[in-house]
Amino acid sequence: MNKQKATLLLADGTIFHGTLIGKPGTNGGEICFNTGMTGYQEIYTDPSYTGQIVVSTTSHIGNYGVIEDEVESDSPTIAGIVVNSFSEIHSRLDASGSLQDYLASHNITGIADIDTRKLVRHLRSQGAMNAIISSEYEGDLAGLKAELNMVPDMNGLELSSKVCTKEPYFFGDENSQIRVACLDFGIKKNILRNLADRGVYCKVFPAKTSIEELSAWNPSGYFLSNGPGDPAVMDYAVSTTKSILDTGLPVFGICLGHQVLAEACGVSTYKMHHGHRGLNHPIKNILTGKSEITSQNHGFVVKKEDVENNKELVITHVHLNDGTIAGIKLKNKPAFSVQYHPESSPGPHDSRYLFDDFVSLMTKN
Ligand SMILES: NC(=O)CC[C@H](N)C(=O)O
Repeated sequence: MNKQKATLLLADGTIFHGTLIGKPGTNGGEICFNTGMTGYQEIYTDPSYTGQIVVSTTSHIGNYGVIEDEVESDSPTIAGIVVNSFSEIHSRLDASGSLQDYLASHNITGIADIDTRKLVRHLRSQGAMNAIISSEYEGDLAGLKAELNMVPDMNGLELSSKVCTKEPYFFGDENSQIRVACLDFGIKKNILRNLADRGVYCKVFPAKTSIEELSAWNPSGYFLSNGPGDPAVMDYAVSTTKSILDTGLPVFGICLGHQVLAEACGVSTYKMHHGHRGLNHPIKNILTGKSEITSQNHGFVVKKEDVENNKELVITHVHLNDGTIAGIKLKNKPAFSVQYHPESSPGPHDSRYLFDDFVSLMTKN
């Protein structure tokens, strides 16, 4: 492994010096942190992190290598990674390779030997901001700053149409009676696995597919996927979702899909101070009174007052750390959504019942 130096520069001028990992180069994005202790490969391949530099608070990264199939998309689209201790060697019987080779072959630049505890405390107090990782600007701070200034702001950024599938594709058993049209805003594979495991045949459509094309497939229900970017600028998705709701068929939304469903009902979204990213976020299901430990990854959230004042919507789940809205459903339509990740991968399986709920809405229909 190379021992080249690398620099991490934050938009507020804070600098960290470390060691290059992955591919040599320069790359910027919004810096965010995930507190999960495991699952780095699933996190790095989650398309919702497109345009973001992911800091892991767990200190050992790379130690169990990578496995070809344990991915949430075909290729990582993250803007970089920041870790404390990067393992050059991996021990796991069925690993198909090292994380170093995986990152390098997918053009991901990262930085290791960073005091991630200090960095995360800084981000937690200062909030989300852009940053840049580089192995090329050693001693040229002005040059690096100029590169950082070119990184777009996550606020107002539309990314789903860039990461979604270009052509529709199928997932699951084609003989199944339950057919779900999935609107791909940056869908994680484990959502499709969870649907297929419950006997659902999925057709995954590009983010900008029209309602005519979606409904022509004659689905039993619609799924609105997770994905990167700012939901407030996804007018096309909000308008398609309004038409989807008009069909009266069951609808399930996860994360970005939840935000889009809320917007289709007139609720606005806003950017959080530093977001929720980790595997142990506590959620309360208001309808059952039970709590769930959940996997989360979001930087935007729906506005609480808008949901409370909305006559069409019921709050179904709340985040127990900060009281933000974590789930909603429509009063008069079989449509619901959650801000977190019932498919997890990585993370606990407490919320998998939501997929069962979606399937029973469709079988009832
Ligand atoms: N995982 C997601 O779907 C993320 C949704 C959205 N991009 C956010 O950050 O809030």
